Amino acid sequence: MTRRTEHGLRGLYLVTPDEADDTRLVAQVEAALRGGPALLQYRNKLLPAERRHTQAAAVLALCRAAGVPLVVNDSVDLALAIGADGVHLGRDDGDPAAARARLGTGRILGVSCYDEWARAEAGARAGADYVAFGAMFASPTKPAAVRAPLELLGRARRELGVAVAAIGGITVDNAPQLVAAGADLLAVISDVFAAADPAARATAYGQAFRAGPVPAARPQ
Ligand SMILES: Cc1ncc(COP(=O)(O)OP(=O)(O)O)c(N)n1
Ligand SMILES: Cc1nc(C(=O)O)sc1CCOP(=O)(O)O
Ligand SMILES: [Mg+2]
Repeated sequence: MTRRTEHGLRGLYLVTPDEADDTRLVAQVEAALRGGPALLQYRNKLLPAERRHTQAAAVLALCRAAGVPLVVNDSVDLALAIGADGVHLGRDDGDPAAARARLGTGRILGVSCYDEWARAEAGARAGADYVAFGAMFASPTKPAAVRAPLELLGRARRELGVAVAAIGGITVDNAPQLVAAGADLLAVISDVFAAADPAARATAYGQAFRAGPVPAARPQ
């Protein structure tokens, strides 16, 4: 299997909260970007498409200024319309292979796998750059999310030629065990965006990656 490593997908993966106020969203993202994430996802499950377009374009400008790639949740159309760097798709968000065909090879494609190994294999085959497992812990954002076993992270790292993301209830305190188990990306909403100082909180995740094991050789 060809390994897709060109995006350097390792580190904190910030995911935006459901914020309806554009000014507040910009301030929150601007602050969190100062913490040096590897990647940022624009996600809003409440606003209509037109408002999401406006917010995503504003977040893209911030990401460009910070040199951080932007992934758009759920919608290839929106990602392409604003010129984002990629898209994240879950089970209700369309076919990953069709998304890859539309995105071309240069953009990032991420796929939700929940606690399902078969989804990760299929996602990697369809051309995903990363597969995401979760929820790893109880999530304040998605309290009803299925819980994924830690072991999936290591198995994906050993057997798939793509980056491995973990999501759901991640905090600075539990981050090191996820990195040790095999996560390349830690996708976080609440722990950073609900923090009193989002920049400091985001910065603190760097330690989990510095302390983690040197990435093992993976299949090419
Ligand atoms: C990195 C990452 N992993 C998982 C998800 C969840 O995607 P999905 O299951 O489609 O749920 P929604 O986010 O659309 O509510 C994600 N967004 N990002
Ligand atoms: C968007 C999302 N997807 C999940 C999954 O398990 O697939 S958990 C989740 C929410 C993550 O937010 P928080 O960092 O606040 O727990
Ligand atoms: Mg989705």
